[in-house]
Amino acid sequence: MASTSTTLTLPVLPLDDEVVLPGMVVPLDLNDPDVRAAVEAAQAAARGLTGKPRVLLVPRIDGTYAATGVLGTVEQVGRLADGDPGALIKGRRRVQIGAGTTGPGAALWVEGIEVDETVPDPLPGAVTELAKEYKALATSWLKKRGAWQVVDRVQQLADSGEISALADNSGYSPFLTTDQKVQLLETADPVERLKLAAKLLSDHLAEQDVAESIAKDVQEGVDKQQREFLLRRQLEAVRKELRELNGESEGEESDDYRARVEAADLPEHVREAALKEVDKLERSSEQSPEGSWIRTWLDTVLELPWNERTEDQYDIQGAKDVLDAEHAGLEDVKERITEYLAVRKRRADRGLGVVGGRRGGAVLALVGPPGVGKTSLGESVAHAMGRKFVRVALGGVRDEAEIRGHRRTYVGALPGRIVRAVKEAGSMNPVVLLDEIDKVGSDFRGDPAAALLEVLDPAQNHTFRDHYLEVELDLSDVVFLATANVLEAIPEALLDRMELVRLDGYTEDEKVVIARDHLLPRQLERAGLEPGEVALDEGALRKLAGEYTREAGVRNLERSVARLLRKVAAQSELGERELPFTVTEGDLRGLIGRPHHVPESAQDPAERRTSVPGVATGLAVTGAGGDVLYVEASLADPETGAAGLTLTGQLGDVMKESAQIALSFLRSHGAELELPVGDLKDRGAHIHFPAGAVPKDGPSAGITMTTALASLLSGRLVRTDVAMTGEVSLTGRVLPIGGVKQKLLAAHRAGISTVIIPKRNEADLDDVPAEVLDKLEVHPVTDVRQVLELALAPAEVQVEVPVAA
Ligand SMILES: Nc1ncnc2c1ncn2[C@@H]1O[C@H](COP(=O)(O)OP(=O)(O)OP(=O)(O)O)[C@@H](O)[C@H]1O
Repeated sequence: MASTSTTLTLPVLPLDDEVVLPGMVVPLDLNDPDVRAAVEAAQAAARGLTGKPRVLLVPRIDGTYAATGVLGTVEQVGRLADGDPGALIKGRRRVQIGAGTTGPGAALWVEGIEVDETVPDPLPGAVTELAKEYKALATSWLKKRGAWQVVDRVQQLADSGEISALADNSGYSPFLTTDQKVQLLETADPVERLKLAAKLLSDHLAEQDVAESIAKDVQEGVDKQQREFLLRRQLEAVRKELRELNGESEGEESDDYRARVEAADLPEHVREAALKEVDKLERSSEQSPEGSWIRTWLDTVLELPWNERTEDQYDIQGAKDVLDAEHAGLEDVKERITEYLAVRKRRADRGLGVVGGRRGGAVLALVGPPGVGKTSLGESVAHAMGRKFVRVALGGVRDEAEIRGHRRTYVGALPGRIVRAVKEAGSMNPVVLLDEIDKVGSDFRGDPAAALLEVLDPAQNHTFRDHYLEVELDLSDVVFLATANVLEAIPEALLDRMELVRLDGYTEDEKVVIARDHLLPRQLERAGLEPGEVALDEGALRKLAGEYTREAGVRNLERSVARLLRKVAAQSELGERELPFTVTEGDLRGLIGRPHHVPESAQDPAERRTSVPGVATGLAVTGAGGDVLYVEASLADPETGAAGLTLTGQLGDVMKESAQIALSFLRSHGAELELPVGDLKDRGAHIHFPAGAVPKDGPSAGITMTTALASLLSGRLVRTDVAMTGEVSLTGRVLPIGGVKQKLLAAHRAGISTVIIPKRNEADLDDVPAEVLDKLEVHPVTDVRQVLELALAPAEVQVEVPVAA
């Protein structure tokens, strides 16, 4: 153990913000007056003595001297690398600084005591371990920096157990702060000092690890971005080449969706959604299916008229004039539409918005048979309001996605029909006609009616969400109209939202006017004829409506007119006909052949369907409007035929029950009616409704079936000119039915002169056009006995009862 009491007197060499530890060799600049003074003083003191001049190296941090210094020997004086005069000084041992004293030269002299730095011998195991650990840390760090010489020295010191020198060697570490170096200097105990050095080094290494991994991540990120950027540039170049190869000019159907989205006038929520998709698109590859979905989606979004709306330009008188100009007749219907428009307009003018909240009334539904002008009335409403018109055909729609769109993940996904309609209209406030709303069905693919309900509901439709579009669409400014053939087939919930307007069909007189004023001018133009070049006189029009067609509407009438005009146009081209030409009743047969619908009463009596007992004429309402239908009854052969009741002609349950009732009534009341009902007991009855392909239902054929059976049993014919409608009860009462107007129009069309209806339907006669009532003898009845009295021909024309095979 060395003594610690050696007192030294040395010139101070201040190190400004620097620390030299024992073992380090440092070059110092002699131009620095402090350095020069200290070195010169040391030299002066050493003169005449053996040994190198000695100085005390003391760190001066921010002007304050440290408490410990290092005894340094001046190894050499000469020129430094930069040519300045300098001295090489080597640190030797720690010295505890004591009091100031005097000595030669300008230097500051102090007394100091050498610090005891002895290490235990032999080293305790823990210290050896510490040395090893330090060696490992230092080696890994030094190797990373390529400081091989230092590595050697560290290993040598560690292996030889010189832990004091080992710890001081860390004074070279560039990562240590001056404070940390001072700490090392002032830690006299070598073991503690080595611990400190090891800690500082491992902290530094850990810090460096983190820094490195961050740097690596950053670098990788930069690399990826650069790569992506480069690849994109290449891709663009390739695309451009391809476009040029294909002869497309640049910018044509520009692929730059970002620019298109930014330039488009989109509502904020749509723009955001669109830009998100653009981001995705830019990240996806050209060929990926996702890319093409996104492009289709973006095209759809960009094509929608987000901020387009037409200005409503109508006053009620003007609207009424438009409706009148485009449709003949239909006074009550046009009146209803005018009222609807008036209410809408008043509400709009007062800023109340659409007829909101109130159930029903929001949507006008036009209900009636085909060809009565429902669709074209819808179009007129759009004209009258000055709005765009689109028709959405709902016939046969069973999939909810048809209305609301397919989700985009679905292959070949499309927006629903509502979105497509708005797109087609090119404005956010068109008139949308939901055509054939009674023909939407529902199955496992969801319920389109439920989706429609949402579309029509003013409380919900300002935020309509199409599955494909995914962004909200405001439908609250759209005027929805609906059409249907059969009221009963409209889903209940939808019906609840609608204000019904019925169109029951036209009388012959009305058809004549429509044909003359609307159908003929339009068809003349289609046939390339000048107005007035071909005319149809009233007789011809009447015959066309009455005998060539038999329908509630005017669709076939329009076709017949078209056919006629084509014939005349062809004849005139062939030089066979001089124009102008007026077609008369007599010309029809030569031009378009024989009529198909000669009234029953105009047929040869033997040809009539009612020329045998057991056939009665009924009146019904079908999807095509009112119609006459014939009910046939026969008795089965007692030998071979089955007993009971056989029904054919696609009858619904209600109708079957009605047949049972007719039969039961006759069985129990036959005797009092003087009918040979005995036959009914042992022979089966068969009732058939011709036109078997058309499903039929409803109770209103009750009295017709009863009449047919009664005719069969009695052998009395049913009068050809009589048609009937009415439900029958078990006691023979005649109960009311629906569709009186349509049925009477049909009877009139078919040339019937006498109609039997239930007494309780008498009020419905008010709806029937006077010209039809004038031509018909209508008998309101309460009891089926009255029906039989009116309908059955006198007994003298009795014939033999036919027997079904
Ligand atoms: N009152 C009318 N005045 C003038 N033209 C009419 C009138 N009623 C119908 N038409 C014409 O008859 C044709 C058939 O009408 P439209 O197609 O509107 O019938 P619809 O009732 O909608 O039939 P569907 O139920 O089959 O769709 C149209 O060309 C229409 O312009």
